Parts: sequence; structure tokens; C-alpha cells
Amino acid sequence: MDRYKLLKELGDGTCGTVYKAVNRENYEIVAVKKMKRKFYFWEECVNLREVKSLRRMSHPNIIKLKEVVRENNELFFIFEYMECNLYHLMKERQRPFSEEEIRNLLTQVLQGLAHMHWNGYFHRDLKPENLLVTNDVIKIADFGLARELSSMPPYTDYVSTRWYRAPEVLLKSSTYTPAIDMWAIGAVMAELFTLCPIFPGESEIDQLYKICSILGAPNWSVFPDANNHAQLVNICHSQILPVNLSDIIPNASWEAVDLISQLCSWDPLKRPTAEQALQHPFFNVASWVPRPIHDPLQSKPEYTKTKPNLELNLWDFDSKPDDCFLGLSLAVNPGVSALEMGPSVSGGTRQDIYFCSNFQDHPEQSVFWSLFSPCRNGATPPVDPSLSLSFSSITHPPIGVPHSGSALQLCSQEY
Ligand SMILES: Nc1ncnc2c1ncn2[C@@H]1O[C@H](COP(=O)(O)OP(=O)(O)OP(=O)(O)O)[C@@H](O)[C@H]1O
Repeated sequence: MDRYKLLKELGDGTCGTVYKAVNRENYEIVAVKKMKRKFYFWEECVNLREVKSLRRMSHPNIIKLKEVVRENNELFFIFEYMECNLYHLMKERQRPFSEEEIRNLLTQVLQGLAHMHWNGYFHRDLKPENLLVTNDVIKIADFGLARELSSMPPYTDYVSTRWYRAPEVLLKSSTYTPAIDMWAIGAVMAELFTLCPIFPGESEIDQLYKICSILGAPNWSVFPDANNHAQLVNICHSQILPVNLSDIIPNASWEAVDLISQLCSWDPLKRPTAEQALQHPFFNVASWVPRPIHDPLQSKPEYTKTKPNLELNLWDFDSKPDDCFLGLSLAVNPGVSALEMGPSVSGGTRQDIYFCSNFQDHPEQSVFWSLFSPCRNGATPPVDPSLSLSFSSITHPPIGVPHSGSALQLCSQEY
């Protein structure tokens, strides 16, 4: 690691601390992730055999792992450097992103995701913090290191924010598919429009509750093996009907709302795949020219790129089917034919929501969760994700009605 001079800390994640660093030999700026746990033997790194999968997934919208170094029982990942993450971008944003900006960002993320899914992996922890941005280039990062390199399950449940977690994961369904990533993309897309998380749950139950409050109660047959239905049935009181997403995201076009509705379908089978999403009319605006898959940060053609310099020869582990890599866990059959383009959702009639009976009193305005002001650019920090409240102890949040733009006006009524 003498080759690298650490410049400053970029982020302190669950399993590692990330630094901006410079390569003393070629002056290249990189991101060095120093893992928090020790690695005393190479054998301990056996889970990293799937690093070869990331190598296979070389794509302009997937963060490039350049090198892995183990030194003095410490493990370092050397990544290409990115300026910031989408969370920071949204937090500092004074005005909403334009639809064209959102289209550009989403196109890239979906292309990276389509590549990942096509290769038989899914991310499972997509969220704005894991989408890294430099200028107008966005890349998917943090392939679940926490999940794979952590020692104590159910670690992941507590380390990653639940706001982007698909209902089937919350319901502890035994079968996950890449559709969980599509749900997260839907939630991120909604947030790009409003700069507020659409489902800012305080606990797993509250997360389900917030989803119910916007999407309405699910069709229970979709989750045959979910083991905490009873709780959810209590939460998703039959009176809860879907709200109109256009009311929640007033600055989104019909196409955008429709795509969010499809991505955030209760039923994983109704969510479009990444490839299908890219075919959605939202991306088919006559005046809009799609970005080529060209990464100015990676100008070399694919075949000339050097392979990551791994001081541990990770590529030569056995050829067992990949079941994990740095948390690119739950390998799936890339033939995700079961995932079909879902029908247009939305159009739900706006009805009373039982925890906010005066909802209909509001004119056609946007509806936001005001609980602890979770807006990216709000003053109050998000709720500690480790907080786990029982449902009975939750004070249901009032619904806030924002002014135009991103400012948030809180509804003060208590329920
Ligand atoms: N390649 C990079 N370039 C610039 N910043 C980065 C890079 N990789 C990570 N970061 C910054 O460091 C933060 C933490 O990184 P990362 O998410 O990989 O760590 P982690 O320990 O897995 O965190 P988490 O708790 O989210 O799982 C990121 O949110 C990002 O802001």
C-alpha cells in the first residue's frame, strides 16, 4: 500500500472506510476502501472468489475494482474514484432534477443493472449512497460488501437503509429475484423527482406500512411464503387504497409516473426488468437522444483494459457457480424470463387513508411523509436505521403538503 497516499476520508461504511488516495507511481486518483475486519489468512478471503464475476461485469456504469491488496492482515480495495454519490447530490440540490437529467441518470443505472442481471447477479442494496457520480456519469457501487464480508447475520438487515427494500424482502420471502433491484430503482426514481424518499420507513413494519399507504394493500397471493403476513394484514387495513402517484410526484410526466408505478409494483413479476424498463416510453421521448454507453472516465476499449492487479490471485479460485461476490449475492439464472413487463399500474382512485382522514381536504397537491423531515435537503438527519420500533409504538406520520419545488410544508395534525 506504499504506492498509495491517502488524501482524505470519503465515507465510513459498515464494513470499510473509504479514502480518496493518489497512486504515487502514476498520480492516478483512486478510492481506497480499507476493510474494518482483519484478514489473517488468504483462506478467509475465499468468499472473494466471486471477484472474478465483477471482473466479468466490466461496464461503464459499474464501479471498477482496480486492485485488491492484503497487507499486514488488512484488506484494501482500490476502486476508480468518483466525485460524489447520489445521496449527496440530492441533498445539496436546491431545485428538482429536470426530467431529462433524471432520464440520463436512470438510463445509465439501468444499463449497468441490465448488464449485472444479464451476468446472473443482483445487487440487493441499491440506494442513492451506492450510486456514485462524476459529472454526468453515474455508476453502481458497493456490491454488498457488508453482506458478504460481515460476520454476523442478520447484519445486512441492520446496516442498509430499508427505504429501498422491496416488499418481498421485507416480508422475508424465500425467493428473491433481480426484481428487488427494480423496486429500489423505482424508489430512487421517485426520489429524484421529489428529493424526498418515497417510503422512509422507521422500522421494517413501518416500511411495509408506508408502502401500503401509497400502493394500497397487496394481493396476498403474491407472497405465499411470507412469514409475517399477520403483522402486515394488521397494518394494511383493508381501507387502505392506493393513492395517485401523480399527486405524490406532481413534477413527473405521465410516462415517469407510469414507470415508477411499474417498478414499485407489489408483485415482483409485474416489475419490468432493467432491459424492459429501458424500453419504457419514459425513455422514448422524441426530442431526447439516448446517451451512448461511453464512459469518458474509461476511455480504453474493453479488450485493452488491464485486469485488476490482485495481490491475492482471486481469479483462480474454483469454478463453482457463483453464489456471492462482495455481496453480489444470490446469483440468479440470467434467463429472467419470468419477469415480464407489468401492466400499467396507477390510476388508483384517491380515497381516504385511514390514518389521515383529511387527506381529501387537500387540493391536488403532492403528498410526502413528513416524519422527521426525511427530505434529502432537510435539516433533520434521517432516523437511525437500526431503530426498530414495534408497530404499536409508531405514531403514524402526518402527511406533508409541500410548496411547489422541493420545499416541504409539514402537516401538523396528529393522528
Ligand atoms: N469509488 C469511490 N469513489 C468515491 N467515493 C466512494 C467510492 N466508493 C465508495 N465511496 C464513498 O464511500 C461511501 C461508503 O462506501 P461503501 O458504500 O462502499 O462502503 P460500505 O462499508 O459498504 O458502506 P455501507 O454501509 O453503505 O454498506 C460511499 O457512500 C461513497 O460516498
